[in-house]
Amino acid sequence: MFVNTDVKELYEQIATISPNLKAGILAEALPHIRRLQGKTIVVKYGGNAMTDEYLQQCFARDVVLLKLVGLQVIVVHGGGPQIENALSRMGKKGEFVQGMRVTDKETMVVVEAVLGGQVQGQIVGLINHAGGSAVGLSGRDANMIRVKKLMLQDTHDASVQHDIGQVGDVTHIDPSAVTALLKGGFIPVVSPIGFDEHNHAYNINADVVAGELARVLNAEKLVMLTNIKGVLNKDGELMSELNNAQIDDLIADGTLSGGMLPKIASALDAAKSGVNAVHIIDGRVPHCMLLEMLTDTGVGTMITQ
Ligand SMILES: Nc1ncnc2c1ncn2[C@@H]1O[C@H](COP(=O)(O)OP(=O)(O)O)[C@@H](O)[C@H]1O
Ligand SMILES: CC(=O)N[C@@H](CCC(=O)OP(=O)(O)O)C(=O)O
Repeated sequence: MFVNTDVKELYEQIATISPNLKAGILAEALPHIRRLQGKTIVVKYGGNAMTDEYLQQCFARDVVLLKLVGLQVIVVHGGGPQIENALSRMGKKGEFVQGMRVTDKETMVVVEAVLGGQVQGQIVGLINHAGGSAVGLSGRDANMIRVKKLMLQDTHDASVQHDIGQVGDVTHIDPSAVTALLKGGFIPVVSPIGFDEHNHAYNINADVVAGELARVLNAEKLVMLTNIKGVLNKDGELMSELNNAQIDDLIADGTLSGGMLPKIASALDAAKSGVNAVHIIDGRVPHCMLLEMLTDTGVGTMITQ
């Protein structure tokens, strides 16, 4: 499998493939396109997967291609490392509990500016430059994502709860803005920001928003792009498939930690609520989404209930 350092090599190799072989590879996509045409696909684009400029362009081209062959693509983006950079310029360092950022008032201002401004704008621009028609929105738009303040239950002692500030626990998603955009032929790009009954903004983990959106939209697929091959076991080996019981074991023995915790929990919730296929894939692989959706090659980890 190629990672970003091998992009040049990848294209050198493509240039040497015979035209017949290229046509054969394209033809392999037909049954996948037929199966997925018209279906709703939620793509979680993790902040760690968007740090390389060339890979960003591959991502944007994949999104546009999938849209053009008839898939209803929605992008939910993260931006953890980008928020971290902005905080460090202010002399602040992020703190996380169970993969969730502790978000004080000052941090929330940064989160809203980085996610809803910088990162969303960049992704919308990339997709549109690649020939798509993307529209950015956050949970505030059309009252899409309602939250209450999240209180995190301690992993060892259920009676202890952690207050991690302005982090939202999703209570309701109204997908009508997203579905209206899809009907109009647009590609919605969603920032993970919600608001509560007092109109206060909250930071939400992007994996959680992607999972919830996939659930309410009855999506066919949820694909999460990250910066690792997939879920790894204790020996560092890729687990190509994972179910509920295995996930419980991996959490209990500490194999899953940090950002993988909300990712797995959201992936499992989505699988349990009827999303047919939930995949965690390596966003460092050029055109990983085409590989996952339009070829016979299985990549990353598939989560089943
Ligand atoms: N068992 C595991 N398998 C794979 N990754 C893991 C595991 N446990 C923890 N992680 C960490 O989770 C990270 C992915 O989550 P995160 O940093 O939040 O990425 P993203 O920005 O894509 O949401 C990986 O880079 C890895 O460091
Ligand atoms: C509450 C919480 O943790 N929010 C995340 C939102 C961004 C995110 O999820 O970004 P990635 O997908 O790149 O990790 C944060 O502040 O980092």
